[in-house]
Amino acid sequence: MRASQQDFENAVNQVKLLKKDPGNQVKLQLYALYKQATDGPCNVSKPGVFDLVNKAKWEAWNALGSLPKETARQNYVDLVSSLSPSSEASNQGKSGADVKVQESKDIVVTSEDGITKIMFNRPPKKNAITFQMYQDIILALKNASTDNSAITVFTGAGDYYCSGNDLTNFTSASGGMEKAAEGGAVLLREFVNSFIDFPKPLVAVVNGPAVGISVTLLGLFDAVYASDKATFHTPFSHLGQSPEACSSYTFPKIMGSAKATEMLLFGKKLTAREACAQGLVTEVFPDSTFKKEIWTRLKAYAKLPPNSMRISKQLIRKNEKEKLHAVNAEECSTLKERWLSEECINAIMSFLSRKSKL
Ligand SMILES: CCCCCCCCCCC/C=C/C(=O)SCCNC(=O)CCNC(=O)[C@H](O)C(C)(C)COP(=O)(O)OP(=O)(O)OC[C@H]1O[C@@H](n2cnc3c(N)ncnc32)[C@H](O)[C@@H]1OP(=O)(O)O
Repeated sequence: MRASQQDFENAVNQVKLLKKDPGNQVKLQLYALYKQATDGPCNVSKPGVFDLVNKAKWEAWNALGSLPKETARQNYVDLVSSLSPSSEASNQGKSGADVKVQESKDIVVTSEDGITKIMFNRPPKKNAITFQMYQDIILALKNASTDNSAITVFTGAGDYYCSGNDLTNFTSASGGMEKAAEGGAVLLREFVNSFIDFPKPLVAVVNGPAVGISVTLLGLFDAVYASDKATFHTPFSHLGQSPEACSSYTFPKIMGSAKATEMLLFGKKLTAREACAQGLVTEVFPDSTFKKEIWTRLKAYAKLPPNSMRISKQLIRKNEKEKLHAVNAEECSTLKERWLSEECINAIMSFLSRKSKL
């Protein structure tokens, strides 16, 4: 039986009464179907790259193409009925079996054995982080914070952990440089906030070289395990930039200001063993046994009582949260200025024209 206009209106009201947040993907789908059912195919222009929320909504609506209004109405009603209290209850009981929990090309999210794994998956570009990947990671962390896993793990596919910010982000942003820098700072702040506020144990499995923001973020992780093939490099001065991800605060705290200066100002690259000696890395493993040893260990950790781990992490983080947010805000506003500087623009152009490499 086709859904009537009354069924549709009832479903719209039912959504407002849902007890449990259905998650961003479902909310986007509901938005898209609602717009398609009421206004027809997407007829507005695409929001700018930095207008994250409206861009995601536009993309969801636009993806429905020329789906007829009646079909959209029916699909909306079906989707809402699948979110009714009875199905909400049955979803809560789901175990964390091996499932892919987020569809996205360059960030793969899976959940297994109480561990949510977020993997940089762009080996041909050494896992450099694009605008889309920043957004996918924000979403992945939001989902992982409420899923039924005990710990969340970041790792990289291929030979690199991650080569940091994709330097073509500087040329792909739409609008003028100032607008792009403003948007970049907003995105970066939200991205780093999602690490500062992440409530469960956050672990990095550093399988290979790490560069830039993938290194600075480690100061916000609870444990960092590295292969002896990993290196840690923050070439900010070479790029005419400045530190981010709270590293201007966490690095001096972790390793003392003299060692932090060598990394953050002079761009000294550390081996895994050096990074371990300086407290940035928890433990180093021979590459030949790294994966086997680390996943066995993490599976055992994931069996520990999750609430206890969460509460302990929050006790450790609580006293610093405000400070970390303030540092993040200041670093982003400094970077916004740096991105417009001649030093930075020259360095990026030099990399992109293949005149320089780290
Ligand atoms: C105004 C706009 C604002 C933008 C806002 C952005 C939002 C937040 C920004 C947060 C701040 C973050 C800062 C950082 O992360 S700084 C660190 C940036 N990373 C780098 O500088 C690394 C650059 N890459 C290299 O030096 C080398 O590629 C590397 C040493 C990593 C590997 O060298 P190798 O010789 O082994 O391999 P290739 O160079 O041949 O690399 C293979 C291909 O991958 C591409 N690649 C690698 N890294 C990057 C990168 N970071 N960005 C873009 N592309 C990258 C490389 O170009 C090769 O591509 P091709 O095969 O097509 O040539």
